[in-house]
Amino acid sequence: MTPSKRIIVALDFATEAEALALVERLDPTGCRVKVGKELFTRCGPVFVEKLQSCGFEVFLDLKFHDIPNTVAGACAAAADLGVWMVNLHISGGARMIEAARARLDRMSSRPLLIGVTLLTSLNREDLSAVGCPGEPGERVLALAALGHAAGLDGVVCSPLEAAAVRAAQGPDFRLVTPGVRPAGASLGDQVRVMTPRDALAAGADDLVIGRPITEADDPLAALRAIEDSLMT
Ligand SMILES: O=c1ccn([C@@H]2O[C@H](COP(=O)(O)O)[C@@H](O)[C@H]2O)c(=O)[nH]1
Repeated sequence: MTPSKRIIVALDFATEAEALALVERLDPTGCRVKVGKELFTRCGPVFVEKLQSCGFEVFLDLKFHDIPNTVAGACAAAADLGVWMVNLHISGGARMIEAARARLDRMSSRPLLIGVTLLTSLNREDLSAVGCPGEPGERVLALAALGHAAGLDGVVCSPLEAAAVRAAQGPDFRLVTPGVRPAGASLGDQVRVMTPRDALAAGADDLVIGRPITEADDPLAALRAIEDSLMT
C-alpha cells in the first residue's frame, strides 16, 4: 500500500454539496474516505453509493453500540451497501461483537469489522468521570484484546497507543488511527494525538484525518503536504 492510500479523509460536512466539492478533487486511487454520523444522517446510503460509484472505498463510521441482534443487523445493512469498512464500539461487549462477526461471515462479501476502543477526544480525567479510573492506554489495550478475541479485524485507537496494541495483537490486526495532527495544526477537540509521520512509524495502518484537510484554505494542498510528510 502506498503511504498516501493509508489516509482516510473524514468527510465531516453538513451538506452533500460541500462533501462533493472536496471529493471531486480527490483521487480514489490515492486515498479512502470516511462517512460519519453527520453526513450519513443528512445524505444517507445514496450518498455512500455515489462515493463508491466514483471509485472510493468508504469507511462507514457509525460506531454501532446496541444489543447484539441490532448491531448484527446494522452491520449486515452496511455490508449490503458495499462499504469497505464498518465499525462498532467494543464497549458493547463480546457477545455484540461476536453476533456482528457471525452475521457478516454469512454474507458473500463483507466489510472489515473494526472496533472503537476509547475515543481520541478522551483523557484520563474524562475516563475517571464516567466511572473508569486508570490510564487511557491500559483501557485501549484491554478493549483491543477483547475485540480481537471476539472476531474484530482491527481497532480504532489513538496513534499514541498503536505501538502497544501492535505488540500485543500482532501484525495482522488492523490499526485505524484518528487523532492525527500535522505539526502545528489545531487540535480542536482531539486530546490523544500524533503527527501523521509518527503515527505511521508507531504502526498505524490507516490515518483518519478530517479538519486539517477539510478546513484548510486549500484542502488539496493540505492533503498533499501530509502525503509528502509520509514519504520523506
Ligand atoms: O476515537 C475516535 C473515533 C473516531 N473519530 C473520527 O475521526 C475523525 C477525526 O476528524 P478530525 O477532524 O481529524 O479530528 C472524525 O470524523 C471523528 O468522528 C475520532 O476522531 N476519534
